[in-house]
Amino acid sequence: MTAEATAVAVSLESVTKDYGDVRALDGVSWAFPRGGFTAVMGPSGSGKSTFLHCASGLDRPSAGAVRIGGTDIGRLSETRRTRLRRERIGFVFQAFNLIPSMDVEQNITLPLQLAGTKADPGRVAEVARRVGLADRLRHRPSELSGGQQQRVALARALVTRPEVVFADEPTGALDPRTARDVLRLLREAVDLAGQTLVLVTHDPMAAAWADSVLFLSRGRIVDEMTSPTVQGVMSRWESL
Ligand SMILES: Nc1ncnc2c1ncn2[C@@H]1O[C@H](COP(=O)(O)OP(=O)(O)OP(=O)(O)O)[C@@H](O)[C@H]1O
Repeated sequence: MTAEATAVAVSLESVTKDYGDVRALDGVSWAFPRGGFTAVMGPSGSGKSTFLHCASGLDRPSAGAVRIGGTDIGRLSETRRTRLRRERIGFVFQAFNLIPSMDVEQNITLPLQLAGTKADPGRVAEVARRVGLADRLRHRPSELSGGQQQRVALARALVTRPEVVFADEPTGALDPRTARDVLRLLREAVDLAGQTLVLVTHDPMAAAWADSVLFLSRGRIVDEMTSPTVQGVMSRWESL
């Protein structure tokens, strides 16, 4: 692998995604630096979710290439693409996607089970402690608050120490304090564990935790802001 490939966690090259005659992404190119925290913002319908789904290998672009850790995922079979996702990528979505019949510990360790790996009890305990759920491991999702459920989803995304974590509005449904806790944990995944984070958000406060913010409009990246501030992001957002 070249030095450039190892410094880049995920790259998109001229990625286009069409849904029928709707062009959701229009020739997007970007390289996400390894160990960086990037927020993606844009108006409703600008293509943020499509961008996240293509960059994470959940969906295939109509044209262009996506590389994760140097591997062109468009060239992988469905099975190998699924395996790469399980082994190297974590997902945190607003809708949590927790399994209602499983308790917190089972939900957290699900990615390990899917990958056929045994859960290291120490690691599970550490992740549960970090997200503040060490005393809730035997509870079902329905017995938890929305913020606690989101933290289970976060623990599940971090337990395998994935190289890249993709988060889609993970704080959208949370009160400001819980949202701050979740963002702090995501920031720590980058600063302490060197993971790469891509966060889609509408919230300038959330975006200000990132190293850089990408602004999408009509399926294109129209701007990047490094070292963002809440005020700076809000001003740029208003002019989109
Ligand atoms: N499965 C689909 N079938 C048809 N059109 C789609 C599909 N998914 C997305 N689109 C269209 O693609 C465009 C981009 O949608 P996308 O969901 O990526 O935007 P977004 O920026 O995430 O929006 P929001 O902030 O409202 O969630 C929109 O015009 C949307 O209607």
